[in-house]
Amino acid sequence: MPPHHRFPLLVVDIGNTSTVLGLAEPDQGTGELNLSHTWRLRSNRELLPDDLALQLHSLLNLSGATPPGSAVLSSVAPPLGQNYRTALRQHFAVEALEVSAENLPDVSVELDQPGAVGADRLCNLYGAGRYLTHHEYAVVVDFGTSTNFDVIGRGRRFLGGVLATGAQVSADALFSRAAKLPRIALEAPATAIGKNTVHALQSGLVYGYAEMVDGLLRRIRSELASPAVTIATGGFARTIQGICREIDHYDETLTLRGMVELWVSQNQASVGGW
Ligand SMILES: Nc1ncnc2c1ncn2[C@@H]1O[C@H](COP(=O)(O)OP(=O)(O)O)[C@@H](O)[C@H]1O
Ligand SMILES: CC(C)(COP(=O)(O)O)[C@@H](O)C(=O)NCCC(=O)O
Ligand SMILES: [K+]
Repeated sequence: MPPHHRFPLLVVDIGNTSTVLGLAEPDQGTGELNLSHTWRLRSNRELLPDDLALQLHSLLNLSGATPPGSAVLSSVAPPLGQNYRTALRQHFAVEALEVSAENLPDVSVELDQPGAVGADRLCNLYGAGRYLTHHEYAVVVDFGTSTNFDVIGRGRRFLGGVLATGAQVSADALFSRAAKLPRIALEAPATAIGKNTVHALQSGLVYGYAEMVDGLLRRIRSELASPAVTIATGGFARTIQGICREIDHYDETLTLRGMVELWVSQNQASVGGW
């Protein structure tokens, strides 16, 4: 297949709350693959392959984008991964690369059960690559339904991490158990000492959450042999990253760019050809 038929590259990160999609194309000058479009959809596990194909078709049309020539799929919300795979095959004639530990020979997953690691965490491993120039270790904090801490070692080593209850899930759990508490927006109040119910709740949920994140990052850092760089990503990261003291960078598209890097790493043989 002539190289140009493989672009654009579609990357699809299917989480438990959102499905984030990106389209990447080679830069005219450098040949580097850059994201030209990104979209965020609700992950709806009821959707069938034809539904997903329609959604994707509409998104591409709305944005005036070229249909994909290749694709990478990462899913932690079955059966959406399988259904996207079928949609891409049947409607776009694309055979997607599925992210899993066994599909990535260049990654060393240093866990008790390497196959059990979430695909999104492997994408973050690739996304962390560019932060590892001056550090041996990186910690990606991915604020999704769950808040994942992915500890990455230079040389594509997945060293382990932490899975913490997500901020929205914590908030929902509290509201469902406490009859008099109002539902609130997860925003930082002006001060930690709240003068009303809403601000007091926001303080607990947002500042409390930030302290949990900072505390875990300090613990993780203390267990590593040399300093680690830390990067925040995921839906809730925008709100919380500025409040956390232990977070060095905020990178909204780290997971998607990781998926692009992953695709490149699995297609090394043809690098330079596109
Ligand atoms: N665009 C957004 N801006 C701010 N918060 C968001 C946004 N999208 C999702 N969130 C919040 O982020 C969390 C879920 O993140 P998301 O990346 O959608 O999860 P997942 O990776 O599990 O699909 C929830 O707390 C949600 O309220
Ligand atoms: C921890 C997760 C639920 C996070 O999913 P998300 O919050 O992004 O929807 C997902 O990465 C997962 O199902 N992981 C499998 C267990 C593991 O990584 O150890
Ligand atoms: K995610």
